Amino acid sequence: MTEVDRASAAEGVPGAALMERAGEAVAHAALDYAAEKIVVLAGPGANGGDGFVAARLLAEANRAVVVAVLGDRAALRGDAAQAAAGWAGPTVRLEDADFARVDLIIDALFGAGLSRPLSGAAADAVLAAQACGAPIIAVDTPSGLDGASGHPIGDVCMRADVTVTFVRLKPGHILLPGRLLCGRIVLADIGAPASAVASVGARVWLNRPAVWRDAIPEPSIAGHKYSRGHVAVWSGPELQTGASRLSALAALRAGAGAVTLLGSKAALKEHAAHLTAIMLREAEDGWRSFLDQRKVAAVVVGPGASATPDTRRALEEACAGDRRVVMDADVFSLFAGDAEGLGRLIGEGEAVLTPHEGEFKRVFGEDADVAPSKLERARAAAARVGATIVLKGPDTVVASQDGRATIADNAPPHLATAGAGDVLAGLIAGLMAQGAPVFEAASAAVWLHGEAANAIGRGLIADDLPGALPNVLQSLASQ
Ligand SMILES: NC(=O)C1=CN([C@@H]2O[C@H](COP(=O)(O)OP(=O)(O)OC[C@H]3O[C@@H](n4cnc5c(N)ncnc54)[C@H](O)[C@@H]3O)[C@@H](O)[C@H]2O)[C@@H](O)CC1
Ligand SMILES: Nc1ncnc2c1ncn2[C@@H]1O[C@H](COP(=O)(O)OP(=O)(O)O)[C@@H](O)[C@H]1O
Ligand SMILES: [K+]
Repeated sequence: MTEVDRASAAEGVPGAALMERAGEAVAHAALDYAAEKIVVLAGPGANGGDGFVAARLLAEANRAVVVAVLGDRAALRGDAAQAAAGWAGPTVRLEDADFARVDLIIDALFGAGLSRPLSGAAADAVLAAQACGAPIIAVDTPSGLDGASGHPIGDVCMRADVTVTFVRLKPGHILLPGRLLCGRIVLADIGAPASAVASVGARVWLNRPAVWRDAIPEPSIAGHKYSRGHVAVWSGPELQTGASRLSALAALRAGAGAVTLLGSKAALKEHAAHLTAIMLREAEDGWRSFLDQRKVAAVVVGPGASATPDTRRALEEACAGDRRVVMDADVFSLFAGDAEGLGRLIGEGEAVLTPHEGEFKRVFGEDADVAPSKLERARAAAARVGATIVLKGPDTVVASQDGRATIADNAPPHLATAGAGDVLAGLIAGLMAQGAPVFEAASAAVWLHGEAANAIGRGLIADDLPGALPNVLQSLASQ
């Protein structure tokens, strides 16, 4: 955002103009509340400046506004000093802020410039604001939240009802727990020129169809089933076949022209009792020749597979040809603590890894847990193994080894159900087999998976997900 600020100024939109519009957006959100008495908490930087602008506009709209300032008002610099100069109403020290009978609080303490944990008067004010029960509108980010990681920077952090942010969402608005601390998010256009925004070359996007839809191929009228892509799924052993079956069904629903499950005869008999459109093939002497001869474009290995030598061999065979490979579940047990080994196996091939947090730690180590954010952990892991990483959860991150990433916010909590991850692995393979580039295929699959869960609603079980895809795909096509 600092770069956007600079580029905007170079294009003739000065910081003061951006700040005026930012304050306007905050005041606009505040006017949604029937609030008479409003306290604006103003910090020492531009976030506080936005607060002073909002205070002026709200006073002009006949609200009773008090600005409570952290530190010395005379110490404000630049645009913030100018904004403060435009405020002629009541001002108190932050320590003296009175939260009794206040109807609304505007948190303009810290935004993008937060550099250390809240302490002293700032921390006390956040706790008192929180305790008084009035609704809270945060300017840019709830104070105390790191907008890059989505984690509070210390022990004290505001929890807002509404967060008004500017120009673009920041990762911390979408990643947890940040999303929960922001409340409803309002993204305001404050007049930064599109070229100024584009000039910073952001490589992280909220996961929406606009990011990937042009990369997902439409079936050709002149095509046939094999030109739509053939997916192979490595079956789990007897009495562990459900997970791979879910992957196979999802791959077919995603639009792969053909899907084959490969496994032992006993396992295939179980599949045969459930499946019709999906082909079954006994993997007697490995499956390399089948993959080569039948031009399999994408392979899923891991769901229900067990961490056995057979699964390792299947994975090696999958990686040996010019195929795209989705690795899930038990692959991460096979490579526990051995990210380098996994990276060597992937080599120059195209692979997608779909770990949840536990599996991620298993492969990439415990220290991958905290530092520095889910987004950066996924990006670092992607670069380390040379693959696309889908780090799952309520804020699934898809990270490519080239640094691009998407963050999803559309999955409902009831998607956290056994087998949902197996469906996702198959969806990714189904899209990749049709020729979608790996990063876009993985991002699209994550979004479609979330939308399918939304379409089903409560009571969802993983078996329902493949069947919900046609409606989701159809409405995407007609958007
Ligand atoms: N394009 C832009 O960049 C725009 C930015 N705007 C606002 O500018 C904000 C960023 O402004 P700044 O960079 O001035 O940063 P902030 O206003 O977030 O805070 C910076 C100041 O706080 C101090 N500080 C940091 N952590 C502290 C702590 N824990 N305790 C006490 N002091 C602490 C810093 O030393 C610095 O003086 C954004 O969040 C947004 O609200 C808007 O005015 C609109 C345009
Ligand atoms: N709280 C949550 N809200 C939304 N989606 C979630 C949540 N927790 C997990 N998920 C999603 O549910 C799926 C679970 O996958 P996974 O953990 O691999 O389970 P399984 O191995 O049983 O299939 C993933 O797509 C994940 O992103
Ligand atoms: K703030």
